[in-house]
Amino acid sequence: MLVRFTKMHGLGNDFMVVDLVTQRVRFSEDKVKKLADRHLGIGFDQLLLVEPPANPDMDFRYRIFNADGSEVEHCGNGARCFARFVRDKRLTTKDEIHVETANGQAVLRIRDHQQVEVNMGAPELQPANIPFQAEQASPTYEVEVGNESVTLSAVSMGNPHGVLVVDNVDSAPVETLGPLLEPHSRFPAKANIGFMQVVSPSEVRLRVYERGAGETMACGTGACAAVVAGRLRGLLDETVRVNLPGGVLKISWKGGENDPVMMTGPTATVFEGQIYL
Ligand SMILES: N[C@H](CCC[C@H](N)C(=O)O)C(=O)O
Repeated sequence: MLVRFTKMHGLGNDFMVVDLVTQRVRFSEDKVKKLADRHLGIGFDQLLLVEPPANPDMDFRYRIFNADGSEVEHCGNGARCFARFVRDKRLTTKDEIHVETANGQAVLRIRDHQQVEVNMGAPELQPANIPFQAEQASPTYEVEVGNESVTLSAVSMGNPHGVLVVDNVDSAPVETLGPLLEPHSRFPAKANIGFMQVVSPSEVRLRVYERGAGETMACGTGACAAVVAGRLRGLLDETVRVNLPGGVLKISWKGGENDPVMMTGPTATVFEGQIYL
């Protein structure tokens, strides 16, 4: 079957986006892995599927698969591209788009200059709901990894994140600690691991070793989790400029447990394609 797709990215975090409103295609875990391969397939960090909503109050269902084939709960950079995609494909004419995800909802607002603002919902800090193994919620936790103990924050933005504060992201042990912490037993569903350098209370630098994809050029939920972690530690203001290898996101969080994290950033469409599946 010939399937239409669009290749997009959010700050270099790249996606294959497929309209399953006007097309009907099944993606097995193995098929996702093959399509994600940057030599044998199309190549992407995540596959994003646009589906009709199960809940009639929503505009779309938003499904996300990592390059390793695993289906996950959220993708922030993907949410911005999702909004741009459904508008460009005339699947909606709305400027405010409500989507349901695997375990939550997000509100996507089209701004000008290809900028999209996403209400990412409130962060989840209760260990059992992240999930993270700990007796009680805390701004930081000590985790034994390899032959050392690291201090990290544990936050869910729908998907699990561990966030470490480092002196300099350029020399941070992303390649060594990322692969050890992503599958760590303290994170029963694995985790995305962020390495954050605090430049000032309103600016950070961030690298993320993503669950199921490895280090990416940007991670939207990772940027949200990093700002939440920094605020819990008393290091950051309400609105923060997050500098990722692929570019800049603006993240805001008032700090209340029910306050949503707001993310604003760019989207880009690279090419349209068709592939036999
Ligand atoms: N690797 C993530 C999903 C993609 C998140 C990231 N690309 C973003 O922009 O939030 C996970 O397994 O939870």
